[in-house]
Parts: sequence; structure tokens; C-alpha cells
Amino acid sequence: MTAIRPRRSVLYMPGSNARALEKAKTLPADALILDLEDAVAPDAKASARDQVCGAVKAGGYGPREVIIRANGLDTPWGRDDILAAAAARPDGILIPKVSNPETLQEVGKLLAGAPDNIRVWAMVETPAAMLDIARISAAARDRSTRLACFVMGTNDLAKETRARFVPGRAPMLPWLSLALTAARAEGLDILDGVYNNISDMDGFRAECEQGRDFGFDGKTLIHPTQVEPANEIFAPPAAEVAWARKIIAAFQLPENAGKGVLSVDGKMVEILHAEMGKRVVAVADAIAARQG
Ligand SMILES: CC(C)(COP(=O)(O)OP(=O)(O)OC[C@H]1O[C@@H](n2cnc3c(N)ncnc32)[C@H](O)[C@@H]1OP(=O)(O)O)[C@@H](O)C(=O)NCCC(=O)NCCSC(=O)C[C@H](O)C(=O)O
Ligand SMILES: [Mg+2]
Repeated sequence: MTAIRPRRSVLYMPGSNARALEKAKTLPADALILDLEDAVAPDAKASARDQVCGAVKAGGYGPREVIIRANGLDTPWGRDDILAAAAARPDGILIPKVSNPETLQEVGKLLAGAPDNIRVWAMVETPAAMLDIARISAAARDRSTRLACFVMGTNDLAKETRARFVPGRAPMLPWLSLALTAARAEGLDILDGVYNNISDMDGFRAECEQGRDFGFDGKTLIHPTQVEPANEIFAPPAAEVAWARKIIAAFQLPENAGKGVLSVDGKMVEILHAEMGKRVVAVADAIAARQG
């Protein structure tokens, strides 16, 4: 199993907001997205790029994963954003509005020669992406694309399709499910979209729980008050971790050697449940290591 990085809480901030870039160093978010795209006005693009790259180079973000969201390659800023971001050596570069795998190949070419540990994350937020999602996730097979993670952009999807935000997100469920399935088919992580109503904590928690139950690794966030609830909801509960350890231990007993199915506490468990359990334990251990 590859090393797990907890991505329960992934906080966006405008790259033009120096106070937010500083405050992020104190917040318990698993990852930060320093945004050069939609949260930055056109006149501020160049100065935000300098500010973000300077902050990433200076460091101070501790164990938090640091991601720079570039502008799209079809904008006047995208290419320079990607080159400047690569030179600042973040953990990843997030590409907005990816609608086909060719965009990721182009990004991969721009990053040729950049340190291998810089990964590419792709926003899934256009109707065209939804229709081509299997080819987009399959771009991860070409290692030069560096593709590691999908991020849902539900605001852009709502804008482009005219779907409404409603409790339970019925209009969006097919997109969430399709993108998640495509991500998992290629071993990618995937993060749920943002919840815009900062003052509605109950609604936010309900949406986190829904995203977790769908299988998302975490949620993208827009405000510090959303970080701790996301950390709590996307962490495996203690009872789930204890159950996972019990299943793993049962399969390791000498009398169960070679068995493919067992009964544990009156429930059928198969080897696949032990494998799922190993992931639950690994996620819990990674979270504990981060907190420790
Ligand atoms: C939404 C906000 C504009 C609200 O700002 P504000 O009213 O200033 O917030 P507060 O006064 O409540 O802030 C309290 C303190 O917290 C700091 N803060 C606020 N937000 C952040 C943040 N995101 N990261 C770090 N720190 C933050 C303030 O500085 C205050 O600190 P202090 O000085 O110590 O009191 C604002 O929250 C905001 O800008 N949020 C992020 C917006 C953003 O980045 N949007 C773009 C990404 S979302 C998106 O595009 C999704 C996708 O593409 C899609 O299509 O769906
Ligand atoms: Mg967007």
C-alpha cells in the first residue's frame, strides 16, 4: 500500500490575501490550496503569483500539504503560473477546468524537469469533463502527467449546467459518483467540492457526512471554521478502526491460515474486508502521526 496522506480538510485561500496565507500556518488543515484562479481578480493575478510563490518558497506550513491552484492553460496566466509554481516546489499544482486528458499531458510537458514529488491535481468542474472522465483519470497511467488527485468544482458545474444547490445535492449526485468511480479506477484520491454557506454549520456537516459516505477522501473548504468538523467527519471513527483491527487479527490466527471467509462476532468477513480494514488502520495511523 502506498503511503497515505490524510486529506480530510483542504482549505482554499485567495493568493492575493496575505493575511490568509499567514493564518493558514496556524490552522489544523491537512492541506492548503493557494489560489491564483477564481479567487483572484485579473488585475491582481501577477502580484498574487509572486506572493504565493514567495510564501511557498519561504515555507512554514509544517506538515500541511501545500498546493498552488494555477489559472487554466487557455488563459493569459496559466503557463507562467505553472512554471513559477514548479520553481517554488509546492507538493502539488491544481489545474482548473480540466476537460480532457490532453490538457494534463500539456501540463506534464511544462513540468518535465521539475522535482518528481510535485504532483498534479485536476479540478473536475466542467460538463465536458463529466463526459470524458474515464479518459481524464486514465491520464494517470502516463506518469509524465503526475496526476494524483481529483477535486470536484461544484460551483463551476452548477454554473455551467444551471443545476441548483439543494439540500441533499440531488442534481449533483451523478457527477460526484461518476468522478469518484473514475478516480478509484485509476487509484487516484478525490476531494469533494466546497460548501459556500459559511454560517450554516449544520448544512456543512451534513454535506461532509454525505461526501464521506460516497467515499471521498476529504472536502475542499473555504473558511477556517470548516476545518475541524471536516477533520472529525472524514477520520475513521474509533469503532471502525477497532473493528478493522479485529478482522485483521482474526485472519492472522494460525487456525485461520488459508481461510478466505470467517465469522467474527457473528458477522461474515472475507479477505476483502481485511484488506479494507488495513486501509482504515493505515488512514487512522497517518492521522495519528500527523497529530502527534
Ligand atoms: C469567504 C471569505 C471571503 C470570508 O472572508 P472574511 O469575511 O474576511 O472571513 P472572516 O472575517 O470570518 O475570517 C476570520 C479569520 O479567518 C481568516 N480566514 C478567512 N478565510 C480564510 C481562508 N480561506 N484561509 C485562511 N484564513 C482565512 C481571516 O483572515 C480572519 O483571520 P484573522 O485576521 O486572524 O481574524 C474568505 O473566507 C475566503 O476568501 N475564503 C476562500 C475563498 C476562496 O479561496 N475561493 C476560491 C476557491 S472555491 C472554488 O473556486 C471551488 C471550485 O473551483 C468550484 O468551482 O466549486
Ligand atoms: Mg471552479
